[in-house]
Amino acid sequence: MTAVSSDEPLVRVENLKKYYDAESGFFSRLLGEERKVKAVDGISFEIGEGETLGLVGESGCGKSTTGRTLLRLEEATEGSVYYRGRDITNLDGEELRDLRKEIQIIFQNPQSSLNPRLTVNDIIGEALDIHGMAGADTRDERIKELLERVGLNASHANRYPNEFSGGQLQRVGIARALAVDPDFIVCDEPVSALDVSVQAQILNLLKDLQEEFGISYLFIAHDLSVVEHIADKIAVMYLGQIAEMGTPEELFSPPQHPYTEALLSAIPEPDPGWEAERIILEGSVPSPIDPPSGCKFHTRCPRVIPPEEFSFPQEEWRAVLSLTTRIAADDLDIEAVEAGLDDTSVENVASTIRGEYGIPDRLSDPEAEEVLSTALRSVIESAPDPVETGIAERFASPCTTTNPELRPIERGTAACHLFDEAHLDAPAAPPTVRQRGAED
Ligand SMILES: Nc1ncnc2c1ncn2[C@@H]1O[C@H](COP(=O)(O)OP(=O)(O)OP(=O)(O)O)[C@@H](O)[C@H]1O
Repeated sequence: MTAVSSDEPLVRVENLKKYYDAESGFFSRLLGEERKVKAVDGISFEIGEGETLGLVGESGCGKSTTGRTLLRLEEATEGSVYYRGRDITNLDGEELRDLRKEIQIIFQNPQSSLNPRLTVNDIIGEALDIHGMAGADTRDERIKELLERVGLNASHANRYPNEFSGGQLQRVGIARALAVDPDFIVCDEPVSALDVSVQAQILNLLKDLQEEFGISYLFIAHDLSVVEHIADKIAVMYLGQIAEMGTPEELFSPPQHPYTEALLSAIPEPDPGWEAERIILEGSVPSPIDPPSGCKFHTRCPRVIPPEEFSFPQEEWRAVLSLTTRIAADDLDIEAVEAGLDDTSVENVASTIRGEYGIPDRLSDPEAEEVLSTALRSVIESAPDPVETGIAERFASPCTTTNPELRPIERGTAACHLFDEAHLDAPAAPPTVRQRGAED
């Protein structure tokens, strides 16, 4: 193993992108359009020796793709991954094989990642053989040692995967990864499929192994509560980008980025006396094929910044923006609304739509009301033709127009316009959101 120079982290990822070809429909093929799934869209981070970076976010935000691209199981579309200071994105042949000895992966479902036809002896032995890590005389001894190190019995070597419980099988997966003496392991949701009591045991095992062997982890999880006790640093991902990154303390006490805040509020509080308000994010995660303009989180953000020109109470603005987005995308199905109504007058259709979005009959700002009602009227009267209402331009805010960069804030780093100088007085975190760390 080569030593890393003191100022170079073990792993350094720079502006990494991984785009997949999207399945294209007939019309896009006809028009020669190439649609891409932007699974990872320009992320950068570092992991030091013996350190754990937790990577969290909802399903589909690009966590596994990040892990797989780091391991070179996927080819990066753009950007670089430096391992011990060396760009590994273009390695091949012998060099790539050597790299695979240093970087390993543990999967969420050992049931599907371990060959059911091989005994544990063969599964771990295979890893040793590929990298020439043990001779015929030491092979069995090494396998026995590895099994015991991960808390299994040496006699388990002759069993098949279906003879183990989920937790035991994950231990086999860990033993296999450990067999080649790796310096870096990508743990891709290693405890998500396990019972809570078993989860803690596996997390403790991973921590112990890290202490003993100085291994670095990229620890992927969809649940913040899983990483908060194992990670030195946490990166919160949303739609292929990093929304916030910092130590658990920087991220949690109190939460800063509105997305982290929402994720954190979703963690069940063990103390029944604690009354934290759960932040429900509107709608589902948008498609990575056609992500929102500006900040990718703006379509669901509870603290999205209102346009300067108007005076909006936060809740009103959130509701108006959701409707604005639909109108601007020409995605409001007026016919469907009318089909459910006896009175299909413009006023009644408009009022029904406003009701569905939780928008009051009149906005507090008369000028904003004028913009909204004019746009709504125009959409309703000319439906189903696409209508250019100009509403998106009138209600533009930094969140809808500019993708924020991940940059240092008071604690850690965040990609959010709330931390721009001009918006520091925007609505703060609801006081009901707990300050993790302070009580823990
Ligand atoms: N081979 C592929 N071809 C096309 N799209 C893909 C491919 N692999 C992943 N994607 C898409 O890329 C996006 C990111 O997927 P990824 O599996 O990395 O997310 P994730 O955060 O790990 O989610 P999960 O927790 O559900 O695994 C998703 O929209 C997914 O559908």
